[in-house]
Amino acid sequence: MTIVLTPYWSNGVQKLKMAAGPPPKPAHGLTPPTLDEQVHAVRCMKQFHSKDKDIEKYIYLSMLKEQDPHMFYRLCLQHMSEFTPIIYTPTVGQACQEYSHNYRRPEGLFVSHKDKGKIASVLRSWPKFDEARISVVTDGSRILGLGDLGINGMPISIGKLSLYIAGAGIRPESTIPITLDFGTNTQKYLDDPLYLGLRHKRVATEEMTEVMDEFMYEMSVAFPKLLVQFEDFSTDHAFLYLERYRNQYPVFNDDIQGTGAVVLSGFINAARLSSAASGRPLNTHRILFFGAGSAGVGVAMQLMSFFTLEGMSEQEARERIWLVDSQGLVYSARGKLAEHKDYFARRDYAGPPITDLLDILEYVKPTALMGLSTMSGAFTRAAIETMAALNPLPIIFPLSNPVKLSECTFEDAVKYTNGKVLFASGSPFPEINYQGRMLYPGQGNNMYIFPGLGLGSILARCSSVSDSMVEASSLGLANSLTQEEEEAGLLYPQIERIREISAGISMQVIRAAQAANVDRHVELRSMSDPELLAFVNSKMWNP
Ligand SMILES: NC(=O)C1=CN([C@@H]2O[C@H](COP(=O)(O)OP(=O)(O)OC[C@H]3O[C@@H](n4cnc5c(N)ncnc54)[C@H](OP(=O)(O)O)[C@@H]3O)[C@@H](O)[C@H]2O)C=CC1
Ligand SMILES: CC(=O)C(=O)O
Ligand SMILES: [Mg+2]
Repeated sequence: MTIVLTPYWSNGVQKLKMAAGPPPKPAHGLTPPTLDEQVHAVRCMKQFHSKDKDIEKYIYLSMLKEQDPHMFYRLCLQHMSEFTPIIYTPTVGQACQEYSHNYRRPEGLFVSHKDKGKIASVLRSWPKFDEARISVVTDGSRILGLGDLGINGMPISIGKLSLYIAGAGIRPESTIPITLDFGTNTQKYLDDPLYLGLRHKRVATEEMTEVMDEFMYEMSVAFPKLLVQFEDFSTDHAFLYLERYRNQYPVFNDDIQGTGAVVLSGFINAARLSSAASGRPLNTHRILFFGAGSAGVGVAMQLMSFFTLEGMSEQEARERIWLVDSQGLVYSARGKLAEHKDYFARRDYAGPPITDLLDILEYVKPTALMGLSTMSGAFTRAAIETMAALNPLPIIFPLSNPVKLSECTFEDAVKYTNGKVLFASGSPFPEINYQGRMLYPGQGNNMYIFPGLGLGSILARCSSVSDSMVEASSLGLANSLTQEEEEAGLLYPQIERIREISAGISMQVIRAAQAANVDRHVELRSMSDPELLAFVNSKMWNP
């Protein structure tokens, strides 16, 4: 079907095609006589491969998705590891940076602080509002590690929702990408005549919060079955709005909770391998977070909660964790700290600030080093070698996105640890043949979590997203490795299995929602696990 959307900043009327229902059969004569779907798939891949630059591939796939969503998602599922670096990180980062220049048509909703008092009517512009089940909402203030991109953040919402559709079979017409426009503090965009957003600095938190309150309330009225995923809000607002709304509406923050869940899962599998080599029990791990923003602290909280599940006291669990920010090691004697860092600030150190990563490594002696700092190349050869000297199998996860901001490359991590590293990065790296042995990097990216967490939350019709549901998604992922994947030393399953993985995660999430009493689809309670899994699979949309 064809629907009409008018973006709030424009007087023009644009058309947006939705991927509703089965593809319409074109009337006889409107397609070439021998257009065969299988052959057309080959043709589409040929056109895709003919593009030299990744951004051109991104644009090609965006157009394919608009014109022929069934073909787009079919190819997406068949070529998941080839498509994800294009429709998602790293290329989606460039697509965001260039959004105002490459813009062709509206694909989501824009809500600005100027809509205050009339947000309800803006939301009603969405054509299929009775279908809405999941929205990825960003304010563009911290897109990947690329900083404040303002309204240019829209492609991250679109990209994540494409992965919901491909990865968990969420129906395309039930997804709503939303970008909130509160201005931008990036002067380059304010000076750019093509910039599509409001041309002023970001409004103060107080004003933003008033708009957020109205927005969240009106979302729940307009779309009563909607789950909201907050994405790429700057760290202060990420924590503020998660806490403010999490008990009121079904909402989660992907950067705090999704990242926490995916990294915990990779850590569990890495710790298992490292224990097999060193005999080291879980409660002796020492985890150093290089970067203490929403992602770093989100992962630290998830690990904490897992350690307590494994029998450690809260104090013991907290002592396993060290944070580093732009001022060095985070410790309470350093002075006033941002609220989200304070809980993990070390109380056992009161000396002068330790700012150099090598000095911090010598002091902490970590078994695991997590990078969530946006500091490209921060894990130097010396830092990686120190990790290798400290551990038989060092756990090194450079998780910053996109790939150009990764704290180290897979190649360097392999080379400087003599192939011993247990590795996961936020963006994909190619596998390596190291001394005749194929080594595979893990991709510790929340894309493994949010499709299944989202689908489970939607099917359970949960009233809120509990910590236990997030935890369940993490454990579901950790336990999803096949024997073959385990034998190959993988920390995460192959992304080609995403549908199967998401189904398993969804089932665990539904069970956790039931245990937490936040499920409203209570009929699912009486199903056995095989019945529930079959139900989840039956609800997945297939291209
Ligand atoms: N793999 C995945 O699935 C995910 C990856 N990420 C990635 O994580 C990164 C961080 O995101 P987020 O936490 O929201 O961002 P923030 O900007 O809030 O956090 C960055 C952190 O790094 C610290 N930092 C900056 N410079 C240095 C430095 N020179 N040395 C040490 N620490 C430094 C900052 O310190 P200070 O607090 O002092 O400013 C801050 O604590 C991004 O690149 C993002 O793409 C995010 C979510 C998911
Ligand atoms: C992956 C992701 O959510 C991020 O880098 O922000
Ligand atoms: Mg994010």
